[in-house]
Amino acid sequence: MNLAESVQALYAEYGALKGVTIEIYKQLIAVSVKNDAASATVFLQGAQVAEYKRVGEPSLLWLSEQCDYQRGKALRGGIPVCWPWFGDIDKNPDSVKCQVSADNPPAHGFVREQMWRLANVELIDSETTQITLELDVTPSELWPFSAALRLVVTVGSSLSLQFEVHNVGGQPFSFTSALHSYFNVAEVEAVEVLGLEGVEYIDTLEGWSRSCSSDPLRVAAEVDRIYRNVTGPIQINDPGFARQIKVTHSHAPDLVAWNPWVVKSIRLSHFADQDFHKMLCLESAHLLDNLQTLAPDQSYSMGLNCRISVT
Ligand SMILES: O=P(O)(O)OC[C@H]1O[C@@H](O)[C@H](O)[C@@H](O)[C@@H]1O
Repeated sequence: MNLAESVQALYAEYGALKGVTIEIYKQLIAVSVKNDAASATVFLQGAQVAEYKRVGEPSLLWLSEQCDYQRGKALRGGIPVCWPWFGDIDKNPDSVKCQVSADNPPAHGFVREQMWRLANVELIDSETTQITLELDVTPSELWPFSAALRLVVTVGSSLSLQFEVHNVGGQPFSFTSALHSYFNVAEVEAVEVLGLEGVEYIDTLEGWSRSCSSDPLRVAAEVDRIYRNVTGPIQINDPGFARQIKVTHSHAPDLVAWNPWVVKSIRLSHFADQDFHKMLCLESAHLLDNLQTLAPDQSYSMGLNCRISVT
């Protein structure tokens, strides 16, 4: 099926639902939903949520204006799904690393670049729409196992994502994952993140050394940290947008905080030199010794919820 035929098939299935549109962005297909509380756009490639916006408010998520919407390339922004490893494969636990034999495997796994299937769109009520995407992972030179992945995105007065992994093969496998949220902020220098005070983190910019701070997280230089075993919700205070974003996680004990700042911004793909002022990644994850191992027929599910309050 070519792009136009795929869109036609999706329209035949979901086009009659109120507020649902299927759109083509260059080489990619996205489903957009709009209800009485919010609107959102999710790309089939990577099951990548690209936008969530409550009526009359700025976007929750940052999305690069330099996205080129090409097959096989994750969009810079929104919420990419990183699986079955996070970041550089070599920084993953041995039991995750030893499963991957390909030379130069992509950063953050391979499912953010694959075409997922739109499995369902459901209008739950006038303020809530649920979008379900699925991907069947089959053995390949990148990863020799079979898994069924599902991402359920609930668009309402808050945004929720539930990511499920089911081992449908005959062998156990291990993985790390992240829902790599790029938050849209008015001016990152003015933002503070509460909920990470006193939580030990690994500073990947300081030789992966361990550190801890009793202050809220503020960004005034490049930040690339893995906060370990975060127990409560976090809160992003954004005075420029006069709002707070409360992010709650389930089965995602680690939190990656990332802002590329000046120098890294220049070499990042699909990222303007000044974009670092407008975004802050706070990524819900299970990494390092929080990896998961699934025996045949076992499942794992992790999730996040983002709720905005306006001051
Ligand atoms: O450019 P990518 O592969 O999307 O990765 C972006 C960033 O993702 C973050 O999760 C990492 O902590 C950073 O080190 C990395 O630069």
